[in-house]
Amino acid sequence: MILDVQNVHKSYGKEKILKNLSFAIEEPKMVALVGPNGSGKTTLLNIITDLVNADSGVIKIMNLSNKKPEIFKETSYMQDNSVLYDYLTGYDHLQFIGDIQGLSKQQIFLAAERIGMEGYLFKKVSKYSLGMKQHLLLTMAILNDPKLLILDEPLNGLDPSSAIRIRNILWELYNEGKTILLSSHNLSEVDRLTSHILFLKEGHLIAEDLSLNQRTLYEITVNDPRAAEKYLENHNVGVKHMGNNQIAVFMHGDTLQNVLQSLLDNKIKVLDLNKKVTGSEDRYQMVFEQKDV
Ligand SMILES: Nc1ncnc2c1ncn2[C@@H]1O[C@H](COP(=O)(O)OP(=O)(O)OP(=O)(O)O)[C@@H](O)[C@H]1O
Repeated sequence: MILDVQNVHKSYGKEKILKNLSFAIEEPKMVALVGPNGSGKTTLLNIITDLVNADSGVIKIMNLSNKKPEIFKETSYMQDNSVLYDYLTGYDHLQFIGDIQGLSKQQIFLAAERIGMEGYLFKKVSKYSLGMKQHLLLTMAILNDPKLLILDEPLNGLDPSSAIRIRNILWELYNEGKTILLSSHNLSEVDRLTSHILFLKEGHLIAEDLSLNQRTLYEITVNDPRAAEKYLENHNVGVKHMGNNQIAVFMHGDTLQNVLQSLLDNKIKVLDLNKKVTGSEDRYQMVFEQKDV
């Protein structure tokens, strides 16, 4: 078990932020935590890394309580840039972590190079742009070569080429067997990174697997949508009457051919067909704005 979060409650004053929230990451994965402003994403990440105490609940990282400082040998946490010191250089920040973790100068340079911040390593943070600060925070997060990276908005404020570079690095880390839990508001970036999404809604998590076959939706126009809906429901595919003569069919491993065959077998005429790949933005609207896709 890489991360196990069980029955976490957290309130600030009368406001209940997290309500009996549980989830687990059992194998290396990239997971995105998505939710509206103020929904509690940072609070949850702070609780996982024990920077904030939950009111109740149990959290384990690699089977160790998150209260044990040893977890930071295998885990890193990228917070927002308010943790940086303006009057220190990027290198100072990295050296501080390097000293705690017993890392060499060379390891620091290699990490900075990997992220692409070697050009301004010795500048003061007060002279950094938002994107440069993100680069430094990410370099700090990869420095100890952790198995679990917890990243709060890692793609915030990056120009397109930086975003591509960071996305590729996240992919590389994932391919090396690391687990990445990241929060993001940028849903098109989330779609490019992962199909495992945790929506944080009103203190609860809704887990979505948006892998390609779960995201493929066919809008089919038929002569008898009610009958089509009825027949397809028996075929274990997600189906929804969209009004007029249209039905939306979510493919869950079933092939399009089977679906069409089943309609034909039941003497239902297919008049039109439109393929749509839905993304986390569509699901976000469904989850948070109760809109149909
Ligand atoms: N230290 C604190 N004291 C009181 N309330 C807090 C504190 N920290 C966070 N909150 C409140 O908890 C709620 C969740 O905040 P949090 O920062 O976790 O949300 P978020 O989902 O990360 O938001 P955003 O997407 O805007 O970064 C907000 O209503 C916030 O005002």
